Amino acid sequence: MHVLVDLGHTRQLRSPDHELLTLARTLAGGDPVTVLSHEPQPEGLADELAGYGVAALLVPEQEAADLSLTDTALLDAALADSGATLVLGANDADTTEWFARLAVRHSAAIITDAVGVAQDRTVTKSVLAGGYTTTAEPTTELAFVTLAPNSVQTEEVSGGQAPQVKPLAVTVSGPAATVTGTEAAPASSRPKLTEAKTVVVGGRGVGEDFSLIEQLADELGAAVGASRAAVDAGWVEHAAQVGQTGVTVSPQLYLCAGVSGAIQHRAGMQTSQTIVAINKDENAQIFEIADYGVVGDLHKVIPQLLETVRARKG
Ligand SMILES: Cc1cc2nc3c(=O)[nH]c(=O)nc-3n(C[C@H](O)[C@H](O)[C@H](O)COP(=O)(O)OP(=O)(O)OC[C@H]3O[C@@H](n4cnc5c(N)ncnc54)[C@H](O)[C@@H]3O)c2cc1C
Repeated sequence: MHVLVDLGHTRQLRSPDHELLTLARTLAGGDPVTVLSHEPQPEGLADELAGYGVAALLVPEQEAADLSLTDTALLDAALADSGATLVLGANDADTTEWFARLAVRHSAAIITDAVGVAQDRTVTKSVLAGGYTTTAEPTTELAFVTLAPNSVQTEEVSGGQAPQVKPLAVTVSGPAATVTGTEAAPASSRPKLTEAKTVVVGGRGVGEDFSLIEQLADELGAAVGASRAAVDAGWVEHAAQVGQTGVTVSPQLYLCAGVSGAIQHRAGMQTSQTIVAINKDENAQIFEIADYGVVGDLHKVIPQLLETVRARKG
């Protein structure tokens, strides 16, 4: 099977990219894997791809001075160039939009938020707020699949050849808009909430001061999340909300404190691999799905946890 991996605007491989490449290599079964970068000069990326069985790294021939070169046009050109039948990408808003547009254009199947893809292109995904796991098989020759973070066990790659970098010439119809200025979003040293391997979440029980949650997250190299009650109270920004009307996370470790475990919250976290809950109410719903539970006041439990983590780290 010929697989095309769309890495979007990645300049340096991140954890979700390694997952996509590991999956692509497995599915390709020795056939060439093609990778598309939307960055014209992704320095060092070709070397990072060595070992993943990537035959070619496609890049735009030049940076567009305006918005005429759309990400969709670029991906369409990469599709034509590679002849891929399966296109894999990250399950983020941008990639999902590009894939959806091209799926319509090519009358192809699209499955988003997958947690696994088998050799016969059967895709596994969790639906209805994590209540069911389903499998779906594309019936079209071409299929687009976005992969949820933390779905694939990445493999260390060593050796192997860096792929050939191939500039893609894309014909565009003229500027749809012109960029008049750009401003980088403020960078955070914490991992991205949806991609983090460890997430520390605080609920209403934490109170206005979220510093304990933040300290614990920083000690564990984790992202900070929150329940809607904490977000609605204005203690945490909305981007941190986990749940039905927030983001869905599926980390290796989900640690929450002062969260009751309402169904709408669980919808966004119940596929986490290991769930640890701290709550002073032993009947809190969160304990129904927790792998480990601590019944106690979080303002006493978290400082002890911090002390232990710091002592272990030396
Ligand atoms: C349409 C809709 C969409 C929604 N979407 C979301 C969503 O996306 N995400 C979401 O989270 N919610 C969502 N909600 C809200 C949801 O129903 C709950 O109200 C919310 O999740 C409760 O947040 P909480 O667990 O922080 O607060 P609470 O339910 O008030 O729970 C607080 C918990 O903290 C414990 N506690 C208190 N003090 C301490 C202490 N000192 N130490 C330890 N434990 C303590 C309490 O025992 C309690 O269990 C949605 C609701 C609706 C109707």
